[in-house]
Amino acid sequence: MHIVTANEMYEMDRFAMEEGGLDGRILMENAGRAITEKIIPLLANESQVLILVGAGNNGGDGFVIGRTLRNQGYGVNLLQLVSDEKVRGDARYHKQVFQNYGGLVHVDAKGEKIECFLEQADVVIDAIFGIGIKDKLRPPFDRIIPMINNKSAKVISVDIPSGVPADEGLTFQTGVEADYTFIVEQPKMSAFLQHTADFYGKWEPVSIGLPPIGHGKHTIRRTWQQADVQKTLPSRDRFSHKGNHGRGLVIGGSYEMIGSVAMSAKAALRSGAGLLTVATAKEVIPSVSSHCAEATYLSLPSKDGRIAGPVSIDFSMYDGIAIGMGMGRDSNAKAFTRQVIQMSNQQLLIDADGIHHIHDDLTVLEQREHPTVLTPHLGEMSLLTGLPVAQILLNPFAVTKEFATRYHIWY
Ligand SMILES: NC(=O)C1=CN([C@@H]2O[C@H](COP(=O)(O)OP(=O)(O)OC[C@H]3O[C@@H](n4cnc5c(N)ncnc54)[C@H](O)[C@@H]3O)[C@@H](O)[C@H]2O)[C@@H](O)CC1
Ligand SMILES: [K+]
Repeated sequence: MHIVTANEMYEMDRFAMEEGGLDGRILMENAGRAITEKIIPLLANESQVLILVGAGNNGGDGFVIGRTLRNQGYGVNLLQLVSDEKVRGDARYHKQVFQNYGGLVHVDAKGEKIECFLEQADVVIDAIFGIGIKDKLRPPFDRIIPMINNKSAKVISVDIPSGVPADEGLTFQTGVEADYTFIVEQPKMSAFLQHTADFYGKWEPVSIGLPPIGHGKHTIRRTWQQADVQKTLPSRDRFSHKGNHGRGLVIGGSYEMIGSVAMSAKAALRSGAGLLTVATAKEVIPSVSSHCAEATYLSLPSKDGRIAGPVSIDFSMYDGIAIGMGMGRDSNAKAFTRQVIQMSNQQLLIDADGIHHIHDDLTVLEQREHPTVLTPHLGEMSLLTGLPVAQILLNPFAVTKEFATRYHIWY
């Protein structure tokens, strides 16, 4: 799956229509039909369905859903929350087909009838706004959306919960709190943001016949799921041995903090490293080894149970290195960490205390010529960027991209 902005989604639509030659009305038909297929298993035979339709193409999807559900014998009420002349283009076409098939369109441009319709509904299909929402909600929608949220009916949103913007960086007034959202083609950024994700409820994308990502000027931002991880795991042939599957080095741990380095070592082995060495203070080795019998150990110069210096590791023995977990934040550990970052010519992951050791002088990152991965939590990202946590939460895609590009980090 990819993660798109509203503009990227519009560009995919435009490509399918203008360069692919697919009529927008067919895309709308496909969207409405695909979403109806997902809705039907959530309905009981006697469910009374209320479809709320707005002026744009999201409303157009609503008309297709209404017709398809009626065709299959479901009881459907359709409430159009804008006046007739506002329904235009492809949405108007599908409204006409809905009516030609015997569907009745109730018009409620002032939001005066909706309370009564909501009262009778078991299931509400939200096709009010899609990715075209802009600025502050105009009346009566600022009143209608909380009314939907106050009812106990099951709410299913089309593409995006109405009122919620697709993109990061935007605050908004209120949105439909959906139980389910069936997303057109690709999830939008807001499905992943802390302040918007909960509005979606459970979500799932549906395919409507757009070309695969990669055609035209499409985005490369994408999700990383279990199946993607599994694909990266190397296969083992019958005669392979530990020496054929990569040598990892985990550097971290201190007398007070052994858990994270032990878990990191186990994770490296679990994800396929053939040989793994944990480099840590000698006082820490007995505890870590009791959790991780498969690793070997390198005893580092230490002081008071913490890694000190100088660096005494032959990095050429390893393919990948992780540093920072549970190291502590004293000046010896800091000098040691910075040396490792400068001296190692391997792919390197920097975590936890390792991030604290570099945040005040990030030139060590710029100088590296080999892949570097950082795994900061929000507080650490704030430390690295100097931005408040709230600003990072509002714009996580932009902030991480900008930081990673500037300091040559993988993202
Ligand atoms: N070819 C396409 O572009 C397709 C689009 N599809 C659907 O179309 C949607 C996007 O359609 P549109 O671009 O028409 O946008 P929307 O359907 O999101 O609606 C835009 C409308 O909402 C109104 N509006 C915007 N902000 C408002 C505010 N703050 N207060 C009150 N009213 C406001 C505007 O009057 C505008 O008419 C997608 O989310 C998706 O559901 C699907 O039908 C598939 C094909
Ligand atoms: K919607």
